[in-house]
Amino acid sequence: MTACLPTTERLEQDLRAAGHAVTPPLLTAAECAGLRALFDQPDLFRKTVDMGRHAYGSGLYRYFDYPLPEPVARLRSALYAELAPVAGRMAADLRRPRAYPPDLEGYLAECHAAGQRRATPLMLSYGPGDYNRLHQDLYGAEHFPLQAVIGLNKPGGDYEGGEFLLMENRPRQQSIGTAVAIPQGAAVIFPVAERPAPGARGYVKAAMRHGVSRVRSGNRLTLGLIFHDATK
Ligand SMILES: O=C(O)CCC(=O)C(=O)O
Ligand SMILES: [Fe+2]
Repeated sequence: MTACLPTTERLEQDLRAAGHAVTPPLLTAAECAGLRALFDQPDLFRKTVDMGRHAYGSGLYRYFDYPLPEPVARLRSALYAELAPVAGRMAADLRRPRAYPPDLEGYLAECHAAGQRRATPLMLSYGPGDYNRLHQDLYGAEHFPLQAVIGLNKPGGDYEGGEFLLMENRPRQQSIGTAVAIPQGAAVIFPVAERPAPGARGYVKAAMRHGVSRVRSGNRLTLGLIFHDATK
């Protein structure tokens, strides 16, 4: 893994200013190919969802089962450690102070105590015409406020379209949309459900949803890293 996480300060600045941050590539093209190959190993997954059958969109996604494959576990732990202090400051800005444990193990112990024990990291696969409707990844009462999606293909090379979408709703305002072509091997970091958006008098609570625009051609695979575990 090309270990070049951006500094926490840079990540936090981007999250605060734009509502999301894009990291430098965390994986080489060869590491992305290795991860893409996991999608075809059914034994690694606890559940496969056909998005079309649930009106979630079009395409397939699969939740990993514990124990997670080594690179997935490593990325999830490394990103969690980077994001935990940022999540704590976001919670304070939303006037719901909370200290998140400094490492993922400690946070998962809190999820387990809340009855959330199932793995949530997932892989998503989109072909021509596929898309993912705007949604939030909440899997129980307990949720870590930030999540990550890593692009495993090259936008504009392996596929066209398929932008990562973020929709933000501030109180009494029309929605703001952002589209991101995720560079191969890079992660987009974004709020799971809400964020403190700068307002005239301090912060306001903005509701956030994310999805993926239609893939016009080619194939797009992503690795989704959600830090809380799920009830089911
Ligand atoms: O494929 C994407 O870019 C979005 C994936 C997603 O919704 C998620 O990981 O939660
Ligand atoms: Fe999602």
